[in-house]
This record gives sequence, C-alpha cells and structure tokens, in this order.
Amino acid sequence: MSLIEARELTRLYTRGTETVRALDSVTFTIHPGEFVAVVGPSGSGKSTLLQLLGGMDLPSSGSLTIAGKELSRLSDTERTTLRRDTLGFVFQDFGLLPVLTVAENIALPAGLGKVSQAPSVDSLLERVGLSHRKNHRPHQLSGGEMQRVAIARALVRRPKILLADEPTGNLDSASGARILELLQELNQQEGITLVVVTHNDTLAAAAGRALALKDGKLV
Ligand SMILES: Nc1ncnc2c1ncn2[C@@H]1O[C@H](COP(=O)(O)OP(=O)(O)OP(=O)(O)O)[C@@H](O)[C@H]1O
Repeated sequence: MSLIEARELTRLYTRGTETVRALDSVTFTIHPGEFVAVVGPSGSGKSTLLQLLGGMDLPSSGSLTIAGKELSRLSDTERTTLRRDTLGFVFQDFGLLPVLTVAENIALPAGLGKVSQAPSVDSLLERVGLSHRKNHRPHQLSGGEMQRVAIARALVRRPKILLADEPTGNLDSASGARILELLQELNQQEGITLVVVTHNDTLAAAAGRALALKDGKLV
C-alpha cells in the first residue's frame, strides 16, 4: 500500500497579473520505508511540494493522500492531527529555540497532545549521539549537532514520515555526511520513510529514488 499518493498535484501562485505554476500536475507514489530525494534547480517547486506534503499548504488542484487520508478532505483540526502524529519535520536552519536546552527542545513536541509510548528524551539523545550535550543550549553546539537535536525532536512523536528541507544545507561536508548517516539509519533500522529536498549530490545519490522537478513538473 502506498504511504503518499500525489495525483496531478498542482499549486498555482498569483504574482501581480502573472500565474506561476509552482507545481504542475505532478503524480507519484511513495511506499512505506522509501528514502526519496526531491531534487531540481532553484525555483523548480521543491519547497512547494514539501509544504503540500507537510499539510502546511493545500493544492490548487489534484489530490494528495497521506496514510490513507486525502488532505483536502480533512478539516483544519484533522490536518493538524495528521501532521502531528504522522509527520516529522527537519529544516535547513534547524529551528531550535535558543532559550531552551537541548533536552527541552527535544521534549517540546511531546507536549502537543498525547503521545503513546513516546521515546524518552534520553533515548533520543542517545539515538543521535548527543547524550553529553543534554543540558547545553543551541548556541553552544556545532551546526551538525544542532541538526541532530532537530532530528531527535522530529522523532519524539514517532513519525512514519520524516520530511526534510535541505537538512545539510548549512553544514560543512563532514557534518553533512554524519547527518546523512543518521537519516539512513532511521530509514533502514526503523523503517521511517524519508522525503528529503536537497542540493547535496551525495545525499541525493544515497536515496533509493529521486523525484526530479523542473519548472514545477516531474522530469
Ligand atoms: N508565495 C509565493 N508567491 C508567488 N510565487 C511563489 C510563492 N512561493 C513560491 N513561488 C514561486 O513558485 C516557484 C517554485 O518555488 P519553490 O520555492 O517551490 O522552488 P524551489 O525548488 O524550492 O527553489 P529553491 O531551491 O530556490 O528553494 C518559483 O517560481 C517561485 O518564485
């Protein structure tokens, strides 16, 4: 069974008098456990696609079904619930709260509604190799460490799918390689489905498959 199904997914934006086809009739299926890279030149529609997959935006036309639920048919609350319980997010700029410690940053999403059998913060820290950084604040960490905290935070609610937007974009190549390794482990050992927007060729090559976009279309 498919986990993500996009059918003729289209997102139009209006810019002045112009209509931009940011995503133009894109159809694909992603199965549970896949590692999919989303690649393409700047402006090709990658972020637009990720926003739709994350339920943060709705398509102008076409359909998107995640874990059996068509997003356009859900209420705002249902969409929020799906996002919270099924998806984890990782961003290029990490998105950590500077006033909170590493442990507090990781624990934050667990407070958003009930989580059954949430993994402990300690086990997540161990998972990403940062047990020794538990009480540090983000500014005391390297970029690679910050991204590992962000990944641990994304795992608190045991997502089926991890959506990542340029997760290595702000990292040097050695730190980027370690983040890739961690993502691969999550995919292979825990079966988490990965959809990763990237300009990083090594990361794209490590994925099982690439969705390549150009001018909003799959190529
Ligand atoms: N809110 C918006 N209003 C108008 N046009 C938009 C909006 N968001 C994106 N676009 C346009 O849609 C197209 C796709 O943009 P998108 O950000 O998805 O590309 P991208 O592949 O993620 O680019 P990059 O690699 O530079 O992040 C671009 O032409 C962009 O200018």
